[in-house]
Amino acid sequence: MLRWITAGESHGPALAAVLEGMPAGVEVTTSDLTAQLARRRLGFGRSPRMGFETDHVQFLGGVRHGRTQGGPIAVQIENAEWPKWEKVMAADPVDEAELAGLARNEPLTRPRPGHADLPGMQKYGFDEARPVLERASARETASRTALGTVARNFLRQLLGAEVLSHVVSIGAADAPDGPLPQPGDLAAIDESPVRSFSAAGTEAMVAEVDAVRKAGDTVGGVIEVLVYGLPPGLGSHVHWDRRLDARLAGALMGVQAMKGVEVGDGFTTARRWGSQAHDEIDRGPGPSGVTRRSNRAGGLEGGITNGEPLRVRIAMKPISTVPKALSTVDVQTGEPAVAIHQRSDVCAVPRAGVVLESVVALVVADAAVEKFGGDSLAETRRNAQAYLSALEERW
Ligand SMILES: Cc1cc2nc3c(=O)[nH]c(=O)nc-3n(C[C@H](O)[C@H](O)[C@H](O)COP(=O)(O)O)c2cc1C
Ligand SMILES: C=C(O[C@@H]1CC(C(=O)O)=C[C@@H](OP(=O)(O)O)[C@H]1O)C(=O)O
Repeated sequence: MLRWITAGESHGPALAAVLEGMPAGVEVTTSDLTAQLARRRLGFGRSPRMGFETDHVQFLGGVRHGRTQGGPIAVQIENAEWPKWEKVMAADPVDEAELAGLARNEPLTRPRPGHADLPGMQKYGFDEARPVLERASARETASRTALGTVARNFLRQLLGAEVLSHVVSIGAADAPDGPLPQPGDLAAIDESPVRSFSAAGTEAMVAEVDAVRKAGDTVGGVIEVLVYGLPPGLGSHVHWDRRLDARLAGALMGVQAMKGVEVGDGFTTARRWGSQAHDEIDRGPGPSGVTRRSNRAGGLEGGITNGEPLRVRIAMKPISTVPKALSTVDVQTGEPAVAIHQRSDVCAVPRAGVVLESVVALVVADAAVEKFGGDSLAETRRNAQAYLSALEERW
């Protein structure tokens, strides 16, 4: 079983994250993590922080000379702005006089509709939103991106599997329907300012973000994550919490601002008749000697991978720090007020795709460890190969 846990505040000294259960022998380097973290900073509509944040990352344990050791993998990602926040975010008590007059320490009493500010204050008994937003912030997704890189390398080295994503819509701007991107297309997707695989989609989405920015507003969108190269048999139909579709949906909804997850054709399938909804089976190439005439199911049947590409779509809501003032109540005075505004993304859909890839990599890697077992990559690979050979022989 793989487990992952993250800690740290958006403006604290650093983020910390631990991945437990990864077999030994997986090749991974600091520069692999750095590269994924750099992808997460890109994208039209990103926040000013992404322009200067360096995401300086370091392994604190679990990796030696470029290979996992079988123990928990711990990473730390520094906050480039820590000196500016040192007093406001100090772990130990700070003299009140030192805090007085610091603009960054102004109490945030005008909660933003859509952010965690108000329910977080109510639940934890805070008078202002700082302690809530520090942890609710999607800064945390840098941690999951770093850990997801280890999972991504594991899947590639075990199965030759590749995880990628592309943006299919931002606000009302859709990429026109077209062929699915393949693993080799990821570099081209990353070059699009909105991480769209389609030139027409890129143009429309850039225009949408521009219009939104000029209007002092924010916007969300839809991202599709794909995994190529998975064998049939990851996940299970036998119990609700072993279904891979359920595990993916839970983990993806666990990413800040994600409000819907669709497996395969999802909601469109609900409008189709059965004969048009399912993927007919044929003899043909494939790990078990069968193939599908379509992939509307998104590579999952009964919560189990079926050998077709895994395909999930995720809906991200608009950023809740809206420059155009939204109405709220000042919790200090009880009076109507406008919500706090601070530097923020206008549209984080393109860079969220990198986070979602990482989360999918973690969940699928967990299912692969569960299916094949093994304490070292070599052992896990032997087990996977034996399973695949048995599938071939049977069919
Ligand atoms: C990559 C990414 C970047 C984000 N950037 C911002 C941001 O700059 N400002 C903001 O208010 N919310 C941003 N969010 C969304 C908030 O973190 C999120 O809405 C908040 O934690 C409340 O959680 P909920 O939307 O899931 O209810 C971002 C989310 C992601 C995934
Ligand atoms: C810091 C990141 O994203 C942040 C997510 C975020 C939020 O409210 O979720 C608010 C902003 O934080 P800050 O106020 O520090 O600029 C974004 O920049 C990041 O992705 O690394």
